[in-house]
Amino acid sequence: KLYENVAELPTLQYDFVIVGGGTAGNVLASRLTENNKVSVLVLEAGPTWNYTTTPQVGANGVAFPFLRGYMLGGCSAHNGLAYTRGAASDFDRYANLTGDDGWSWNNMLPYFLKNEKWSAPADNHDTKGQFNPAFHGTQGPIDVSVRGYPWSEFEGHVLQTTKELSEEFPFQEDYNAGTPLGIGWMQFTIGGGQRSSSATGYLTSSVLSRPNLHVLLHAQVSKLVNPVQSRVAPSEPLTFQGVQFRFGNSLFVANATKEIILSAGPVGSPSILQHSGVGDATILKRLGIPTVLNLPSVGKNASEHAYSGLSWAVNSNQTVESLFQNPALYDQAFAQWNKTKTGPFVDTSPGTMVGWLRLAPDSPAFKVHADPSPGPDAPHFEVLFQPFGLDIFGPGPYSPTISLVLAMVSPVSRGSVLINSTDPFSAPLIDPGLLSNDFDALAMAEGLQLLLKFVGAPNWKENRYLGAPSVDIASMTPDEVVAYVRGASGPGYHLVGTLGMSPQGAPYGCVDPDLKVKGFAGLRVVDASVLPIVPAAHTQAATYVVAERAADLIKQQWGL
Ligand SMILES: Cc1cc2nc3c(=O)[nH]c(=O)nc-3n(C[C@H](O)[C@H](O)[C@H](O)COP(=O)(O)OP(=O)(O)OC[C@H]3O[C@@H](n4cnc5c(N)ncnc54)[C@H](O)[C@@H]3O)c2cc1C
Repeated sequence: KLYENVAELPTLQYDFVIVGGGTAGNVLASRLTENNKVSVLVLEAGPTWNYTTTPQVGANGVAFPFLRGYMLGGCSAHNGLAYTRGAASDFDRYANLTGDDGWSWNNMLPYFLKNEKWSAPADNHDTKGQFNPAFHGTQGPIDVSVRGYPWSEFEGHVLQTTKELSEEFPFQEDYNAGTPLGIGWMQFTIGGGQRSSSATGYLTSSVLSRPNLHVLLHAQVSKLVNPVQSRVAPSEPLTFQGVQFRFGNSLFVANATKEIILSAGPVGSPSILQHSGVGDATILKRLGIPTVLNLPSVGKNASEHAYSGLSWAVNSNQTVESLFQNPALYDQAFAQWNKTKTGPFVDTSPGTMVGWLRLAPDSPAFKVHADPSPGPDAPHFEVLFQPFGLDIFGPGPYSPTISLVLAMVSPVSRGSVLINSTDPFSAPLIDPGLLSNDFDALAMAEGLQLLLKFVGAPNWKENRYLGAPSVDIASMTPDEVVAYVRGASGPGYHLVGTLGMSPQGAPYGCVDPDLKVKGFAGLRVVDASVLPIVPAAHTQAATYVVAERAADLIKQQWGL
C-alpha cells in the first residue's frame, strides 16, 4: 500500500527497509514481496532534488545543475528514456573487478530479459531489421520499443551514411546484444507511447495492494542509527538497527529485522552512509561525526559521462523545430498525444538513432592514457542523432536544425560525492570530475572530428540539406577544439561508482560482490552506486539488472 502519512503506517518494524523508491528500490520492493511472508517498507523522499555540482575544473570551472529524480520511480520516472545496456565487456569487466562471475554479461543477460517487455512502437511501424528479438524479453515489467514517430528525412541521411561510409560507420541492427559498435535505431523505455518507469512497471496496483508491502512517501532518510557490534570479537560485522527519517518536522526510526537496503542512488546512498559514520574517517573526524567504520572508498571513485555536440542548420521543414515555430501545430501534436498516445510527442530528447564508436587505434589520446574501454567491442563514444537543435528548449527563435550529440562513454576521469556538513538534509559536494583527466578532453575533441566526417558523407549535400554548423570546428586548431570541448560539455547524469563493488575481503571498495556493505551484516546497497565503472551506456538498464540480481541474492540468503 502507498502511504502519504507516517501516522497511517501500521508499524515501523519490517523484515526489510528499503531506502529510496527509485529505479532500483522499486525492483526490490516488488521482487521481495512476491513472497507473502516477507514484510517490506520503502521510504521515499519524493517530489526535485536541487543539486549543483562543484565547479568542474575540466569544464572551465562551471558548476552544473545536477538533476536527480525525487519521486516514486526516481530517475527512471524523469530520465531521457534511452534504453542502452552497454557492451558485454562492460559486464565481463565487472565480473573481473569483483571476482564474481555472476556479474558477467552471460550471467546478467537473463536479468535484462527478465526486466524487459519488448513492445510495438507507438506508430506500429514494421520493426524488422531494427532490433534483434533474440536479445529481448517479452514478459518483463519495463516496456521497451524503438522510436514511435518518424523523422524520415533526417533518419534517411543517417542510414544512407552507414552505406556511404560503411567501414567507419557501419549499420548496427541491435546495440543491446552485447557488441554495440555501429549505428542503428535507438531503443526507449516506452510502451504504448508512454514512459515505463520502475514505478509504473514494478509498483503496479496489484503489487501495491500486497499487504506485506508498505511504501511511505515524503519520508527523507537522514541516517542509519544504533550501530551494534554483533558479537564479541572486533572483527565481527557491525549491524545498524534502525533507519532514521524525517516526515514533516519530526524524526522517526524504522527497524529492519533482516536487512536495511540503501537504494537512494549514487548521490543519496553514499551521503546517508557518511552521515551514519561510515566513510573516510579523516573526513568524518573533520566534521565531528563519530566514525562507526572507516571505509575510505565511500563516496569516491565516481564516474560519469561528459556530453557535448554540434548542430547544423538544415534546409528542411522536417525537424522538431517545425512544432516549436508553430503554436497551433504544437498544440495539435500535444492534443494528439493526450488522446491517442501517438504523434511527435511519443519520443524524447535522445533522438531516434544512436551510434557507438571507437577512437582510432593510433589516437594521440592513447599517449596520455592507456585505453580505458573494457574491450575492443566496446565504444569510446556515443552519438545521439537528434532531429532538432541543441537549444530547442531555449527561448527561440527556432530555425530548422539537427544535432549530433557526443558523449565520452569510457571516461578516465573520476569524481566524488562527499558530505561537508553534519546536517543530513543538506546536499553533499557532488563532483562528477567532468573531463578532469586530459584523456577525456582529447578524446572528446577527436569525437567531434568524427561527427564532421559523418556529415561529410555525400548524401548530406543532396538538395542542399546540410547548412552551416553551430561552431566551425573544421577551421580550429586541435588545441582550440579541446578548449571548445571544455567550454561546451556537461554531465550526462549517469553517475555511478560512489559505493563501488570490489572482491570479497578487498581493502578498497565499499560493497562485496553480493552488495553487502563491507564490515556490516544486514546492510546492502542496491542502486547505480555499486557499479565500479560507468558502463558505455546510459545507466538505467544496468541499474535495473543490478537490482534484479540483488533480489535473487537476497532471496537466496534468506531462503525466500
Ligand atoms: C536527467 C536524467 C536523464 C537521464 N537519462 C537517462 C536515459 O535516457 N537512459 C538511461 O538509461 N539512464 C538515464 N539516466 C540515468 C538513470 O536514470 C540513473 O542512472 C538510474 O535511474 C539511477 O537509478 P538509482 O536506483 O541508482 O537511483 P534513483 O533512480 O535516483 O533512485 C533513488 C531514489 O531514492 C530517493 N532518495 C534519495 N535520497 C533519499 C533519502 N535520503 N531518503 C529517502 N529517499 C531518498 C530518490 O528520491 C529516488 O527516488 C538519466 C538520469 C537523469 C538524472
